[in-house]
Order: sequence, then C-alpha cells, then structure tokens
Amino acid sequence: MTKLTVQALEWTGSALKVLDQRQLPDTIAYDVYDDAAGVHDAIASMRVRGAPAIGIAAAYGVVLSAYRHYRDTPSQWQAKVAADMAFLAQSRPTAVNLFTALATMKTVLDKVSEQPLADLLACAKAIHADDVAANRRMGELGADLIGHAKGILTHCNTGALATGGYGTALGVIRSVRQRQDVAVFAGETRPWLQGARLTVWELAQEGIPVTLIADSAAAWLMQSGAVDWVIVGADRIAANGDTANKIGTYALAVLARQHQVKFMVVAPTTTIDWSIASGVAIDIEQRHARELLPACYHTPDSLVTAWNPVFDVTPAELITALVTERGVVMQPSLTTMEALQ
Ligand SMILES: CSC[C@@H](O)[C@@H](O)C(=O)COP(=O)(O)O
Repeated sequence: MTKLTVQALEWTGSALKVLDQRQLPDTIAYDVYDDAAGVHDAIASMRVRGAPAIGIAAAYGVVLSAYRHYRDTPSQWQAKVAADMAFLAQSRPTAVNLFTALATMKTVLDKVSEQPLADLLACAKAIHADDVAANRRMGELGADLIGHAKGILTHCNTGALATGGYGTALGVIRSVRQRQDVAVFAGETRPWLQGARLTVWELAQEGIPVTLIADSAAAWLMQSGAVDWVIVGADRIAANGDTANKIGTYALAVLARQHQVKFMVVAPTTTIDWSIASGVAIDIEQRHARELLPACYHTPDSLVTAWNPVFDVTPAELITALVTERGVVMQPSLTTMEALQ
C-alpha cells in the first residue's frame, strides 16, 4: 500500500490541523482550529479545498463545536451545535460533500447517547477513513478501466490535498503509475492555479513526473495525440450524471469529444446529489472579482470588473465513464446511474 505523504487535514486529539493550501507550493504552513467558526473560515478562504476535504473538515468542525458548547453551555449545547452546523453549511455552496457530511453528523447529534462527544468524533473519523478507502478503491477501478495509456490530462487538484488522502482523479493516476509508465499532464487551472500550485507539487512529492500546461494549450495537446484520457474529479453530480467540477472542466470535455479522447470523472458516492435530476439545479459558486483581477482594478471606481464562476457543469453525455467506490458507470445517465443507488 502506498504511504500518504501529503495530508491536508489532521485531527490532533483536541483540534483540527489544516495545511494552508493558499501558500503552497512556496510555503508549508499549518493552522490549528479549535472551533467551528475557524473551520468555516478555513473552508471559505480555501485554506482547505476540494469537495471531500471540505466535507471532512466540516465534520471535525461539528466535533469542535460540540466539545466547546457541551463544556460551556451544557443545558443548550445541541441547539448551539445545530447553529454552528448551519454556519458551516454557508462556507461554500457547490461541493455537496459538505452537506452530506453535515447531514451525517446531524443524525449522530440527534441520537440520545451517554457519550455524545465520543460518538460525534467517531463519526467524523469514519467519514475521513471512508473517504480514504473510497479513493483507494476508485484508484484501482479507474486503473483497470484505463488498461494501457500513453498520456493522461487532469484538471484542478484532486489528490490527497483535496480529499481524506490519496485522491480521486489523482488517485487513479497514482494507481495507473504503479502499474505502468504514463505521461501525466496537468492544466494550470486558472484563476486559483490548483493545477500549477498544488497538483504538480503533490505529484512531485509522490515521485511522479508531470508536465504542466496552460489551460489554453489543452486543445493543441489533444490534437497532438499525446493523451488518451482526461481524468477529473467532481464537486456535485446530479442523478443523471451531469457533473459540476472546477471551471474549465466543461471545456475539456468538449475538446475531448472533438479529439476522440476519453473523459473520466472520478468521485465517491458522497459527491452524488440524488435529490437533483440534472445539473441545472447545481448552485455554482461565484467568487470575488478580486481573485481574478489585477490589483490595479481593485478600486470602487474601476471600469474593469470580472466574472468569476469557479465551477461549471459538464453534461453527462460528454462523460465516457464515472468511477465511484461502488463501481464504474459507463456513459452515465438517469438509467445507468441507478446501479450506484
Ligand atoms: C477530489 S476533488 C474534486 C473537486 O473538488 C476538484 O476538482 C475541485 O473542483 C476543487 O475546487 P476548489 O475550488 O479547489 O475547492
């Protein structure tokens, strides 16, 4: 079994230690949180990011909330934790793992127990461990599906940094690399540069060679014949397989279809939102124009603004395969996705 060298989140026993991904790869710095408000801020500010990692962080945020309120206001601690959960749910809108994890923690909070704090911690740890197990399973299933490949292009960061450990799309790439040599290409992923700052760093930590490309080079790379698969993660998948992921994913799916390159989405079933029939219902996060605009335009009277949606939705019909820990669905649709329920 491959060791996990990079870890985004660590439970210290009394607090949550978070690797600050805003500072990578130049600086490796950690923040330690002991309350839910801090965890909300860590998610909203993208110190921790990536759909599964956001869900896991929120689960530990609920544990921290329970520790605090059980100690400070024992008569109303559950109501205060519920309020903190509502606040955590507002940290980011698109990744459904956040809401799935909070709903799971709520079932434990609502249970009558003689050891509620221990139960909540056990649940958060299980959410974390289940995600790592799902990643490893998806890694093997994805590698089986690929068989032999000469090149893979990935987008955003979907590795240990974005999950409980190992990774979704990057987990498949790690598993493929254990079996064969394959060229790995990573798109920069503008504007936040998850590819250029995080993915290439993470792969280098794992000893996996990688070639960085500008996002705008993807069409030309595919035209050259260097890649057989595009492999990406997901933030929310509708019941029909429509997939929200980092902005630019949809463009890659269109380009892949044009160039007969196969397109794989890798995500645990915690990323599937069975309550929505199609991707139209997915709330797409818009982040601040400042994250895109040069500093000289950060003035109230500036004539230059920015449109900064940070996710897009890839229609299911452009997806060759959806890989989950429960199995692989070829050509996802309302009908084929039923096998995962
Ligand atoms: C396993 S990660 C899958 C997705 O969460 C990932 O591709 C992505 O879009 C992350 O977006 P981010 O804005 O960095 O949180």
